[in-house]
Amino acid sequence: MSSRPNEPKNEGLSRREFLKISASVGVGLAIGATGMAAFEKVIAPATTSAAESNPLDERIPMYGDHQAGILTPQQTYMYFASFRITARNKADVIRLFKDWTKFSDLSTSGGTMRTGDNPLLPPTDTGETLDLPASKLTITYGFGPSFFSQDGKDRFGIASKKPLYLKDIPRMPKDKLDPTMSGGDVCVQVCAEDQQVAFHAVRNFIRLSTGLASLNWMQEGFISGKSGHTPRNLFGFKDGTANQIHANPEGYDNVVWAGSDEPAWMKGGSYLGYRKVQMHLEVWDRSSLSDQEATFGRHKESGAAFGKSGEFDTVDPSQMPVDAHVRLAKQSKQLIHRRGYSYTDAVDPRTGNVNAGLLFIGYTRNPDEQLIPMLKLMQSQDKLNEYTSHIASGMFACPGGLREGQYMGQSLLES
Ligand SMILES: C=CC1=C(C)c2cc3[nH]c(cc4nc(cc5[nH]c(cc1n2)c(C)c5CCC(=O)O)C(CCC(=O)O)=C4C)c(C)c3C=C
Ligand SMILES: [Fe+2]
Repeated sequence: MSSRPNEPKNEGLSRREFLKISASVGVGLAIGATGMAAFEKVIAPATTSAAESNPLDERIPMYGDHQAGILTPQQTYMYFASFRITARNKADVIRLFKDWTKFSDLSTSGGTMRTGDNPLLPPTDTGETLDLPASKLTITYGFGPSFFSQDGKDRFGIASKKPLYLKDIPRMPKDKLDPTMSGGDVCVQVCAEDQQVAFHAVRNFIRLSTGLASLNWMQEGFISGKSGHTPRNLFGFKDGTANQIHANPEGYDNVVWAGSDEPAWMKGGSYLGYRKVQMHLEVWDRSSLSDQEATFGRHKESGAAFGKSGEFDTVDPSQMPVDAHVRLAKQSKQLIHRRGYSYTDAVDPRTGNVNAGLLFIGYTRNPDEQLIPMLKLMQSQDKLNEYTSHIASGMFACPGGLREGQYMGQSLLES
């Protein structure tokens, strides 16, 4: 199995190429049962000349052994959405996933649906990306435990295909979870270098789901930093450094990709563990630099582990306080492929504090071994708990990648 991330492409895209793409994915659906005109044609976005080459023109291929958006270097913006499937039968679920696939194929290629010729009908595409390039858009999806069975009922005849470790993350002692922002049947992680491109994708997923699924909740996140450098979280620390430990094909097989004992549709897939962690900025900002550094066991400016000088120097946990976040992660002897994003929400009118924090997203091959024991250890001992609260949670199984012509979820729904 190739474990290489889907590489970005940045060739210019002509209108003719778009029409070829639309033919290859069977674009041409007219009016869906929802009454929505869908994928008639596509319109190429404005392209730049080689002299004006722009990283926003880069496309991340949607097809491959693995879904894009897992090993893909993190884009600046993310939307993370959870859907409840309201369709009653498998045929309708398949229809939804086929529509989502066609849309994903077009939008990750930098195209849009035709806006529509009939002024008496709503335009087919919402239009806000008409002049925008692909912007490294990736759309990664996963299935929650309730997609397979709910209240003991095998909803779509796929309960026996549930992956080995898929279940809600068990409740942790310090959890303050909001059920309206947790879990769901299907999750979609949309990332792009342009926020409007990312939002356009989520918005059209919502639109295409009319009558078949409804949006449970949605979160938006961002990261910032020079390309190729580890971004800093809202506590000002480099966050994501340790991903480098497993950044090779063997590491990805050991840490990220599901094992061969899983149902066939999980080949090349992974488990996505999600935690919305509020970071109490006002408490943190009053703590000393040495307390802040002791919380992680790393230095703030350089990102180096205690006792070391470079960000990527090998960690020596014995140099860190026993309750340091990184020491506890090391104590669990597990690795997780993290792809977190910062978030900022509304101001709490009672305190005047901003609700801000981290949308923790961690990919693992076996959350029972990797994520859950680490979470338990951290919840009981982590100094970081003085400054954070876990307020939402979710676990989803992300299938392997698609071949051209396949639709999202096909290997599960037709196996
Ligand atoms: C159980 C999983 C984890 C949660 C939840 C989590 C929350 C969380 N983390 C930070 C900031 C940092 N985390 C760092 C390292 C790190 N964190 C986890 C796991 C969870 N973090 C792991 C597995 C690791 C790597 C440990 C290692 O092997 O070295 C770091 C250090 C730099 C880095 O490697 O990224 C920071 C900083 C916050 C702020 C947070 C919740 C708000
Ligand atoms: Fe962490």
